Amino acid sequence: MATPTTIDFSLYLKGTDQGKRQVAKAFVSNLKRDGFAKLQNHGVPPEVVSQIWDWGRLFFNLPEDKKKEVLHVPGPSLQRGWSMVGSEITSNLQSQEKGASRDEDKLDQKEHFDCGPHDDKECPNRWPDLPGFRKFMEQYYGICQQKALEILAMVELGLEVEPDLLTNLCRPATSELRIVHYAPIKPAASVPPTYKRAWPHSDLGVLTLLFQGGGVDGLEFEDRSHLGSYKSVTFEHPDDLLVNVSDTLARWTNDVLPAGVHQVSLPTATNESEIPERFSSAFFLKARRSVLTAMTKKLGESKKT
Ligand SMILES: O=C(O)CCC(=O)C(=O)O
Ligand SMILES: [Fe+2]
Repeated sequence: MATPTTIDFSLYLKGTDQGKRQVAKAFVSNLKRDGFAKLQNHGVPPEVVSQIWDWGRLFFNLPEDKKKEVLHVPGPSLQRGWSMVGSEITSNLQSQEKGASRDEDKLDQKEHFDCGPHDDKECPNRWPDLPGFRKFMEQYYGICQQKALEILAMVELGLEVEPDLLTNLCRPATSELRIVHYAPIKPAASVPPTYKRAWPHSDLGVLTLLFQGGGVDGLEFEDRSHLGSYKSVTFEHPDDLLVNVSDTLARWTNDVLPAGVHQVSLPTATNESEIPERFSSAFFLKARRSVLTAMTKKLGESKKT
């Protein structure tokens, strides 16, 4: 059985009021259990999904000095442009939460490109010299923002809170869009058994929408009934959309919806000579910058002591 559970989003989009409610309840109950659920028939056109990987390949294959022209320097400012391997130490997010010390050895093996809304004056985007890339990313960002709000509206229905309670906190858009690349590794045998492409973490933001490129798996989510153990994310269709609860939504709901902890291990189908490269695309739906990420009164009261 594919994990986490897959839900047909078209049944929600086209459903009667009762049909919508049923799908929303099922979606929310999966988020409550796993922090994750997958959506098929989500309405992001397949040609858009396949173009992500074409553009990702073009960008990450640029010579390093070209990528450095849009280098994001690690620090407190929002991520814009290219982050090289080792820039984001996700293991620190977990260790800080659990009160453990930083572990500088646990570097994520990913490079990524990040952008925010096209009109962000506070933190402007940085575009490489790659004709067509900006246009595609701005269009893709718009599609993801709209899709993420539709999904959040389904969460509102599944939680039985008033419509727009949460979606209104995410307007106007301040979300972040990322394409991730993990380089191939040769020889495969050189990799130590403890190696991870990305260390366990939950995401910042409200919800994360994730596509996986080219069928190269490795993404795993924490089994909440056996904390510390992980299950593979398996996709029935290459374009299925993985959704996870991120830190802000967990906080707003007082952990009724728990943030989905995940990591990226090596892919299962690894031959002796090479571990294939991996691409993914993550859209981090964010709350408007002026919104407090404390519990929302309606939701925080509803559960969990
Ligand atoms: O590559 C993946 O599938 C996951 C990426 C991820 O978790 C992140 O960038 O936050
Ligand atoms: Fe993540």
